[in-house]
Amino acid sequence: MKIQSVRARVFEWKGKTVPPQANFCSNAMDALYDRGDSMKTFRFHGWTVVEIETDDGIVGLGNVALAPHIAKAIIDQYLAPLVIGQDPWDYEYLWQRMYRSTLAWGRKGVAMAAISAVDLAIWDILGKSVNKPVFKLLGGRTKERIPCYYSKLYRGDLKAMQEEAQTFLDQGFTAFKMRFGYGPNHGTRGVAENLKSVQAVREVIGYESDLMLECYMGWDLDYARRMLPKLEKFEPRWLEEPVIADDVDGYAELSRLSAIPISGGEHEFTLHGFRQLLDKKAVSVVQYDTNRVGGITAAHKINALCEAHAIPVIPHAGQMHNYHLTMSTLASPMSEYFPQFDVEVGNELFYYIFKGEPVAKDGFLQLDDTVPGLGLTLNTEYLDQFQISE
Ligand SMILES: O=C(O)[C@H](O)[C@H](O)[C@@H](O)CO
Ligand SMILES: [Mg+2]
Repeated sequence: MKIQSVRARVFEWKGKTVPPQANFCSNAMDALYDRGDSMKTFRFHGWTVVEIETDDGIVGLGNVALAPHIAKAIIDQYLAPLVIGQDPWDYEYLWQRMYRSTLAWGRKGVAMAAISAVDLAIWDILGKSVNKPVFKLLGGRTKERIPCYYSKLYRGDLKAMQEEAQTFLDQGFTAFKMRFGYGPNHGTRGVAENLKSVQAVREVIGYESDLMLECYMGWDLDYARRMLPKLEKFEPRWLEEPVIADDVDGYAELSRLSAIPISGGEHEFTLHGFRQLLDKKAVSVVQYDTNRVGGITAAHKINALCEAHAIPVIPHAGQMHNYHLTMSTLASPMSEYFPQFDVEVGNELFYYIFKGEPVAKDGFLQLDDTVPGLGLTLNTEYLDQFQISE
């Protein structure tokens, strides 16, 4: 079997979107005085879809959400020529070819995201060629069902957050991730607002449910040092991305400082990036995203590294490419899960582009042992609401 063609298209959502709200989610842009709509650069309303076809007609689907037009250019100009004519079963060699040939400017960020998309499509082909789901090629079914946590609860009106939490508590979720809206630039009022929102959600879900707290790189080491003691009474399962991804030493200090587990990884890339995080004991939960980190070839290695370090892997964002990694290792106890909503931040956009995503039931997800590959097809229902560029 040989790779015959690589097609990368950018799907840009032109349909209805939830309008931006102030203090929706603390983020790295909050540090700037002219931040404006600070979440703007963190809304993923475009997605690159990669279709790789083999000489015997198998088509593999990959995807990347970071900088979709740039990712497409990298795939078209640099990666496609490296894999066309090659055997997809040589996936490790092909990964090294893509990684090493772009090392001068790649290694992290959109280059690795582009490599991830090609790698996902390759693994989709592998599964389809032997009529097995990808998780069966990685270690098989390690769970009867995948526990998942409800992820949304962006900062807004507290009553609305409580109603949202109640709705999904009633649907059987026993773990919830919420977002802070405030950080170092919002002063003592922001601290009070942050604590009020955690209190409000805890009042609804109680203490028999897990609560995860998302900072999305919107705090800094000093602010996190001050917030951690105030958060301990809420018994969070983890505090996520309190500092920017490059502040690995900051992560490590916070991990030493507090009993609250510190999580991160959705903005880290390759096995090498995670080796550094784990060697420095920077995080207690690893959250790579398989469509960023280097694809399934890289994520599978990171799962093994995390198993060796006894650090749980709970990949970012849910989505099928991550569910296969969670299903295939005991090192990954659960998945993140965004239900399908109107398009807001963009994690939900995945449902509008692809079909095949499992819907959570009673806080669990299920994968089908009989569906080959990643289990995704293109969703044709919303095509008229996308501008698609070849
Ligand atoms: O952990 C997450 O789900 C991500 O950080 C979100 O995608 C981002 O939108 C911030 O909530
Ligand atoms: Mg996050």
